[in-house]
Amino acid sequence: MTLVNQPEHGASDSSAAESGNATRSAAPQPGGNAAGLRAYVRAYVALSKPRVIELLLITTIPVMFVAAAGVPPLWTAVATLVFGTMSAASANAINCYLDRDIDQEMRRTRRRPVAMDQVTPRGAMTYGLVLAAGSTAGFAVFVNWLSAGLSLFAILFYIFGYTMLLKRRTAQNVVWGGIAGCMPVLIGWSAITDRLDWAPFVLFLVVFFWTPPHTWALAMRYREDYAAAKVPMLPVVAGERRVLLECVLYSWATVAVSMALWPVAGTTLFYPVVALILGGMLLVQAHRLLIQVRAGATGPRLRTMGFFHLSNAYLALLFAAVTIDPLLANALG
Ligand code: HEM
Ligand SMILES: CC(C)=CCC/C(C)=C/CC/C(C)=C/COP(=O)(O)OP(=O)(O)O
Repeated sequence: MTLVNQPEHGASDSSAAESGNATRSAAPQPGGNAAGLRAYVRAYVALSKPRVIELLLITTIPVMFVAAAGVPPLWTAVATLVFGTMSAASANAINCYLDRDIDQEMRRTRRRPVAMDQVTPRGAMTYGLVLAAGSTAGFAVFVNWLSAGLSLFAILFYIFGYTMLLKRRTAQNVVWGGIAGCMPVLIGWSAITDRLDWAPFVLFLVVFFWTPPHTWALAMRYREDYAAAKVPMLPVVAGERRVLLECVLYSWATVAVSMALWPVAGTTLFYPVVALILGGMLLVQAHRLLIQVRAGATGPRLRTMGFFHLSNAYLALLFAAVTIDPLLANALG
């Protein structure tokens, strides 16, 4: 069974391959020379979309601290991160298999391992299925059945709900497809407590409302690509004013829900103060873009990629505050 095609050029860098800057890799069949093996591994790392997994894990770790009201049990935390990484990598690999046709049509994705023939479709699917089975079994055996079920649901929802059903059919694709990306929060909580409570659902809703502005800011930058690939992202089917107005509304919802964690989880004042500051920065930038577009700015003059990166930083720092708060509470007694 061929998993990797004989390539023509030098080894690719995993982050470059993921970001679309790679050249064809020199990945021979497994068991080839060391350089070829390295390129082979890099191709599969790129297939996993590691930069995306980073922030998915960053939203998983804090809820384990809140659930444990301090430092979570090390073994459970490590097992959750390992199997959570496998779970997200599985979803991303199968997404690359299913999207290999449109990935070839978009500048941003056309040099992804499957789109570039570095990894065969069968290799990507096999990799994804093995990781899906391994992560589900790993959660079940080493953590608990609830986290195993939630992890499997996240994979299945992202593959069937978002990638196969919603992505190519509706401009609401990322609104509802985003549910998959909210699941790491519930997985982290259930890994520690073996149950679900209101606190993780508050953070689930933070990620839910955060996702549309995150993806639409990027989609505004790559609007022509999505149009060429016939993916009806909102910036393809609606004007910039409508998109940025929705980004502002979803950002307000994100900030409002983020404040609910304070009473629901009984945090210290540290968390709401940080959430308010971060939320203010996110809203100022969202409103600034809306004001610019209403003043006639359009296309590259709109710094939507700046908002995209700010949205990632917002989520990472907000969840860092979620992690620190219970440690502060314990330290302050
Ligand atoms: C349906 C939901 C989502 C969609 C459609 C989406 C869309 C995207 C897209 C298209 C990219 C660019 C990928 C690339 O070019 O390699 C991206 C990057 C990224 N996404 Fe999302 N995303 C979603 C949810 C999430 C969630 C829930 C998180 C984390 C909690 C997240 C974190 C990231 C990160 C960290 C990156 C990489 C940013 C970078 O390269 O600097 N995404 N997202
Ligand atoms: C725990 C677990 C299984 C989580 C699954 C959720 C998950 C992998 C979310 C990733 C979100 C994401 C990058 C979506 C982009 O898909 P896309 O196809 O629109 O992006 P693309 O155009 O860059 O391929």
